[in-house]
Amino acid sequence: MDIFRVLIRGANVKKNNRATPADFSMSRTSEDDKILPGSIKKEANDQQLTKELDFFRNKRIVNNVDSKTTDEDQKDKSKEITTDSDIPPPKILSIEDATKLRKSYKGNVTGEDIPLPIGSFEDLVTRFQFDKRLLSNLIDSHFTEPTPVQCECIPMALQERDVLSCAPTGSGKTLAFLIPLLQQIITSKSTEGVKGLIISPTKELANQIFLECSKLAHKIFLTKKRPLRVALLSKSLSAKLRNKVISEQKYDIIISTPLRLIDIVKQGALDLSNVRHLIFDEADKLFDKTFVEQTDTILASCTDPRLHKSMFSATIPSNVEDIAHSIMLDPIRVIIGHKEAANSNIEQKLTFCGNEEGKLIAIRQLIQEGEFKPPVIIFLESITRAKALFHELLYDNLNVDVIHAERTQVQRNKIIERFRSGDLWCLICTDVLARGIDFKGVNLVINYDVPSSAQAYVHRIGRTGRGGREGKAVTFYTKLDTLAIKPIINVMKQSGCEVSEWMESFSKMTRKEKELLKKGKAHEERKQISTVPKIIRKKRQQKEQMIEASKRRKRAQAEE
Ligand SMILES: Nc1ncnc2c1ncn2[C@@H]1O[C@H](COP(=O)(O)OP(=O)(O)OP(=O)(O)O)[C@@H](O)[C@H]1O
Repeated sequence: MDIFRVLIRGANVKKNNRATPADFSMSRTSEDDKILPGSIKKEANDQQLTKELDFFRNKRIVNNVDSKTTDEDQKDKSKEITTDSDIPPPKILSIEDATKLRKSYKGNVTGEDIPLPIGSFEDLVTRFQFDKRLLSNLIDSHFTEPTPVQCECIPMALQERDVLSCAPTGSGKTLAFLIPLLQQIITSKSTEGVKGLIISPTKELANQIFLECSKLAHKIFLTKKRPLRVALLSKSLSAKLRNKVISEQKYDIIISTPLRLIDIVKQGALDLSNVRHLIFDEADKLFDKTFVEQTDTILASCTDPRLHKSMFSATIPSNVEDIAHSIMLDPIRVIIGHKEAANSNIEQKLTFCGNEEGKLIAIRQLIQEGEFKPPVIIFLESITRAKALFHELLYDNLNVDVIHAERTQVQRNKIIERFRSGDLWCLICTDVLARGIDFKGVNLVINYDVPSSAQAYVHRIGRTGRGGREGKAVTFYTKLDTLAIKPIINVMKQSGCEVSEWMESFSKMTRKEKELLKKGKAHEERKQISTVPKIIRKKRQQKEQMIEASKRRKRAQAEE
């Protein structure tokens, strides 16, 4: 057992008491836990949750014991907005009000002619003649109060301003761009053609945005017979557009990954010349070297001179800011909290594992000590390693599955569904799920392999601690990772974690080290994942191949 402790001995960091960017969320220090007994703890916690600190303003929903009352409240609120006289006056009326609000959530907003933020969703009705059906849909979905990024970005987009926005993971950026987009489509004079385009780097995220957007657009009609239509550019929709089975004129908003969109545009099956609102979610990813050419092509295809652009992410490095300024017109820059910091609802921990074997032992240790509380997500750096860990944990009888680029879309969707429903407890994945995906109750994120950059780290661990909840993130590292963990320690510092003296001095990087990291040369190749001797691994492999072959034979027989 001692060897376990030596191998997983780590730098357990606690949040300090300093006010941190996202401390407006429902955070609680572990010191409170140690001193206070259960009921007092909750009470103290509730009191601590002042309105300013309640990031999602959801205290009354989450803490309301009688959920029936909450539902009735929602219905009442929805009923309330049937007449104009029911709408209260705007909460934010002056620059002074705005400054006070911004201070409460550490918002830094720069640019020319910045609109006042909203203080509530009802403010939108008085200030922007906001559509009441849309407001009802929001309230029906239990979105009663805007989050900081929504307070700032919704009025900006409604005033047709280009926006560059950086706010913590899980802080509601999706609604910050969906709400104004839907309102603009409703009020736009043209009823034909794609007017809104949302680009996401992954299919899973595009699908999630589509579902959220469809929920908000529910039962909204642009004319008596014409509903507001939203589409996810899937493989089958692309085929239908190509074969003219469906007219492209049918849709108001399209959500897509870059390649699929470019493909269909190049074939002349989708015209983007009517697009007035172009949104890049996970903008820094879409403007990095893997996507930038595709993103450029999309920009060139949206030819309306009145095109209005928005970029959103939890991390916006300075090179992306430069690009943003070069393609946007008088953009407003909105930073909530500290740029590049992780969500402060997440307790972050580094665990030294010595070597590869030590990482497997560390996982088993987390299980033994009851720290491995499902739902858990484990990130690895490659498909091969994700598969290998999957097999290891499967043999440990863990309720686990794996998602990576080699799995089919149907398999990926099914696994995500099972994970969301609680049927699956532990999800192993590569960075394909690191960004944007909103699994509400994830308790623990494990970085089995140190992420390749500070940004990747922020997004990976951001799969927990979402929507005002708390979460934990553990990052395993070995002797190989001494360089790769330096940016991670810096993120921990930025996020308000207490960092020990050795970590502080260790995290300083020379210019050469920075260059190595930039080139993706943070460490040598890792050893294979397995504690099992080679001969047994081979036998397992043979057994798996035999089972696969038998399944294939049965399928073939069934088809005959
Ligand atoms: N105003 C609101 N009130 C309550 N919940 C909200 C509100 N806005 C968003 N949420 C919820 O918060 C969660 C996180 O939102 P979202 O996925 O938009 O985060 P994000 O900022 O885009 O995160 P990421 O950077 O990881 O993509 C979602 O479950 C969403 O439904």
